[in-house]
Amino acid sequence: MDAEGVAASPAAPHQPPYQYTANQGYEQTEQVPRELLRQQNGAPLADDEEEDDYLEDIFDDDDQNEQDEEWAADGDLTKTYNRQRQLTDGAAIPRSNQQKPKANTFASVDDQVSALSKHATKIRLDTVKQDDERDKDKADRATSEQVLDQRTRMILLQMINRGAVSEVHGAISTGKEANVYGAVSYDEETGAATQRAIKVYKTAILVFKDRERYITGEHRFKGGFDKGNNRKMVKLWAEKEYRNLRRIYSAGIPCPEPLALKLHVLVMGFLGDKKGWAYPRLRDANLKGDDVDQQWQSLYVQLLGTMRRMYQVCKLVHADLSEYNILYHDGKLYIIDVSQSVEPDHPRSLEFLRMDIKNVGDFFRRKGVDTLPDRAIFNFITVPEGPVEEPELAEAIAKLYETRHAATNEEEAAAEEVDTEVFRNQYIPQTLEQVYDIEKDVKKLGLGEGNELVYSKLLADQVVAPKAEGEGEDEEEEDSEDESGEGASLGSDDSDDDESRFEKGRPRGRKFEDKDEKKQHKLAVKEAKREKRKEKMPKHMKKKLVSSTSRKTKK
Ligand SMILES: Nc1ncnc2c1ncn2[C@@H]1O[C@H](COP(=O)(O)OP(=O)(O)OP(=O)(O)O)[C@@H](O)[C@H]1O
Ligand SMILES: [Mg+2]
Repeated sequence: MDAEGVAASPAAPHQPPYQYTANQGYEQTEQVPRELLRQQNGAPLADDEEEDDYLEDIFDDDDQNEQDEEWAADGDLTKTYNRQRQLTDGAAIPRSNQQKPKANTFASVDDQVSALSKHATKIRLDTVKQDDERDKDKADRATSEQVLDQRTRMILLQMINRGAVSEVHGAISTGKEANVYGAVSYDEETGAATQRAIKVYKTAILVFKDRERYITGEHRFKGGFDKGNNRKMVKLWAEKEYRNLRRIYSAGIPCPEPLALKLHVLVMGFLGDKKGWAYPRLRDANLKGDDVDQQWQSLYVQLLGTMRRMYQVCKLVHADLSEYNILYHDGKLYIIDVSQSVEPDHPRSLEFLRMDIKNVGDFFRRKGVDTLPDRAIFNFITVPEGPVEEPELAEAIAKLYETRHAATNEEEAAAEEVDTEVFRNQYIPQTLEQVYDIEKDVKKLGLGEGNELVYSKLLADQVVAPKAEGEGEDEEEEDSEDESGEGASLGSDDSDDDESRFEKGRPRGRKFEDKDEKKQHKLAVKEAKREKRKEKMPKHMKKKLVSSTSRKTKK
């Protein structure tokens, strides 16, 4: 159905069943459509099970290959999203029965439901695997919260039917966004049991409220995020986690193997022992031996290597990396929980990376590790040149330790702390448009102060010696460059040295002005530049800066 059709339907002038109040979030208003009520409470209403598509999409054609192809296509999530958008655009609240199922669909759903019922006993959520060290409350919560809604139950039955898993057991973890269940898969011939983990995203409306920042700017979610439809929304999160896991797994980074995906349910490899006990989170890792300090140190180095590998090879920033989303076993760190991970071209990826670096540093410092400054790690992760494999990664980090400006006295240690603080608050330009004063930055490069630029290691080449004055360029060339599009928009029209360029916000520049204004402005700037040229920048450096940052804008 097209958007117009939806708008013209009697369902169109529907009032949202939620009202937003500052500091209180969304509150439910009186009339909530039943299908939404049901999603909210998890359990379906008993009397209208056959009424709409509550179960129908579970039986949609969901060939995994088809799904994979969809992922492989450039549009990936965008495609999925747009399709969904077409169905829901124009209606204030997407109604789950917009698309009336064809008459025989009911029969087929019924048939399939009854066919699956033979597996019902294989979902046994009574067994709760919870590590003793984890808090007891959580284990109790696991028992009470693991009641599955009917849709999820159906999906699990379907997965059993298809052999993705043989049995589903108790919750390993219950959280606000997702529950993770243990499962077992028996080999048909040998009967050997393999543990699996199943992550089930929750469809409650409030939980995903703060997730938008990961979506805005993510090209895989182009067009945003349909907050009106929880089911579709969590489906996208599960898909994103599945997809990110695939990338990370195929890069050889320790993480759960992604195995199957259906709507909001993700089956993955189990990180734990044969008895079904999950590996502890890094936070709860209990290192043993008389070289515990050394072990923490090398885990730290291992994790920095993984972060670089994730950035350079998988093109991902975890964006929620901490001791809670890393599992530990036998000297190895396993990365989990990657649904919110973003690609480097996400407008806030570097900010998320900086946050990840801070979390990791804070944790290891608490463990007594001599950590590297955030800025050094940021550069280590983002610089394109350099190793992406072990043991070279660890060697590169060892070099960072050797060459780092050793904080030998208190004063230097304090200076390093200040620098870290500055770095944490520094504005990070993500694209060419966001580099407000390129000439000033180029000048810094020329003076050997390039390392002060937060993005210095994202440049194509690192610090380049400035050419002798006037070498290899002339004024004409520089003028003509001003006429051209991209270079021009970054010209020195903002030559004032104030701190405002570090403020977040809309980039300033000529592209926001109208044509006449622009011409006038250009003349004035040219005049001013004539003066400024007395301290001319070496052009090759300017070019380098432009090309390296623009690599990130055009992709
Ligand atoms: N593949 C796995 N093998 C073993 N345990 C796992 C696996 N995946 C997740 N877990 C366990 O489940 C917990 C929660 O998983 P995860 O971090 O992916 O969920 P989450 O999105 O953080 O959920 P929430 O935020 O709702 O708590 C982990 O801390 C870990 O203990
Ligand atoms: Mg987590």
